[in-house]
Amino acid sequence: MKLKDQSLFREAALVSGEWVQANADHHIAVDNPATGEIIGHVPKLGAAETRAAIESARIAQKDWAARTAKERGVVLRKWFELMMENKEDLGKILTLEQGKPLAEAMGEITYGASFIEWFAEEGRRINGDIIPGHQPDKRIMVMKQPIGVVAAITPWNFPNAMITRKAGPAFAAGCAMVLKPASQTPFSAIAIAILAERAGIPKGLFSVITGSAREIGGEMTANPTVRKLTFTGSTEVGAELYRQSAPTIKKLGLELGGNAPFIVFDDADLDAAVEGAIIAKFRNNGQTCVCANRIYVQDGVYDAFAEKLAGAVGKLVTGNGFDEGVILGPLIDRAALEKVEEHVADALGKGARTVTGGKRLSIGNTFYEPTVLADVTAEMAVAREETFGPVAPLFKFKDEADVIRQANDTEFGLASYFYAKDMARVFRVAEALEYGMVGVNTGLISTAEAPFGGVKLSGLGREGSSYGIEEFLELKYVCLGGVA
Ligand SMILES: NC(=O)C1=CN([C@@H]2O[C@H](COP(=O)(O)OP(=O)(O)OC[C@H]3O[C@@H](n4cnc5c(N)ncnc54)[C@H](OP(=O)(O)O)[C@@H]3O)[C@@H](O)[C@H]2O)C=CC1
Ligand SMILES: O=C(O)[C@H](O)CS(=O)(=O)O
Repeated sequence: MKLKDQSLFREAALVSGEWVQANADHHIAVDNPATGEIIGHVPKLGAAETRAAIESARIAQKDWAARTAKERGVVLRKWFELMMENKEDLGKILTLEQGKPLAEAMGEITYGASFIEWFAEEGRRINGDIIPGHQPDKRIMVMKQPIGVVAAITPWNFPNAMITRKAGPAFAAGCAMVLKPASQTPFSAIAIAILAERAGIPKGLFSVITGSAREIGGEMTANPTVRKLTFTGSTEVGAELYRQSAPTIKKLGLELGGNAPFIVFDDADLDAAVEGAIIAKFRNNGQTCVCANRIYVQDGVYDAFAEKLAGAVGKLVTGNGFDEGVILGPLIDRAALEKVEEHVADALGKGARTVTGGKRLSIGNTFYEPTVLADVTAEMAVAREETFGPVAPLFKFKDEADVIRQANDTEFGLASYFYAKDMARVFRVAEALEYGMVGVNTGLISTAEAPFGGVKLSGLGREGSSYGIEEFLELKYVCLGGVA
């Protein structure tokens, strides 16, 4: 792959400020999901390297926290600028290892960099409180201090933005970070670590450890120096990390699975709803935790919406992310494709019908047609499990009470969406949906300015917005006596 700056593609991990190269007998191969070809190798590291990185982070964090918020902000701003200057190279690396079309990958770089831009400034707004004393000579102070060493574990579906959404607030707050990126997409993490060094992030403050998830995660969760673990990925792994972190009582940030409802009421603007459904369902080829996993359409507009949606879906071109005009790339691997096939077969076997798509594509081992299924019911797997692929299942509903019941009938609670015009209905439905996030007349809600996160099995805490930096701070109450 041709880059303007070839040094951004590095087959090495960053441990305690030193680059550890991959070697032939102890490495992990990384492939291009579109072609299956091996694009490079990263070192297969484990507990020992993680322990060393945590110790270096502990040391480096003291000086970093002693800098002013503005001094930290200047370094973060430089990091943001370097990401944007190298957007094309970072996008190419991302498409090569994750598969999303280059334009979408470059969009992720801009989205990811926006968290560094946002938190470069937020560090200067970490204010405390002075509270009137409870006795004449007492004064009560509340100060906020960085939590210290943070461990982060991130997924393959947004190999840039899921890292910066954690690193931005962590570094702005004065913390250090030891990161384990997904083994399928490590090169995006390595590239932004190279830029972090160039921006002036001090040695040892930021490590990127590639290798055995269980070993690295085991050290991160057991090591008492790690005071916060922030994880984005599946609910199953999130729950395991929660269990592993209990003995050392760490602060946790968990951004987990979803099962988003997308509701179209009969007073919706159908063309706008179709546009929103395309974004909410097919962004990243359906491989996002906030994707519309269930599409509920009111009886009166069901057939019209299904026809419009199928028409729009039929125009989506699937292929290699580097090819001109491609809108949907491959799924991340063969297992992901097989899960999509299982969900479609289960639905069809239980009475659903295919409106468009419904088959794997012969252009490679991980490509599936963008698909719309109709007559879908709650008994089907797509109603209860996250498909994580390009399948839009259409459910019918009678009225508001019916669809609220159906939409809330899941143990997940991350994102939800609905299209309606009546303002009273907008308030009633937004308040009734049991989710951390609600998109009203829009299918795209993710932005650095807003608090991203879920409830129930979708996780703990929020990322982004002014709320996002609180996750990396500890409150300290100081009681001043003798102030006579
Ligand atoms: N709420 C959100 O914002 C998001 C949620 N998700 C959810 O994650 C799932 C898909 O993403 P996926 O990456 O497959 O999720 P996984 O949970 O399998 O992996 C996420 C990360 O966790 C690591 N990991 C896996 N097992 C362990 C372990 N035992 N100890 C420590 N680390 C571990 C993985 O490492 P390795 O790669 O080496 O296996 C990877 O870095 C979906 O359910 C999706 O909804 C995904 C993205 C965002
Ligand atoms: O990993 C994900 O799915 C992201 O959290 C979704 S988003 O923030 O890029 O919308």
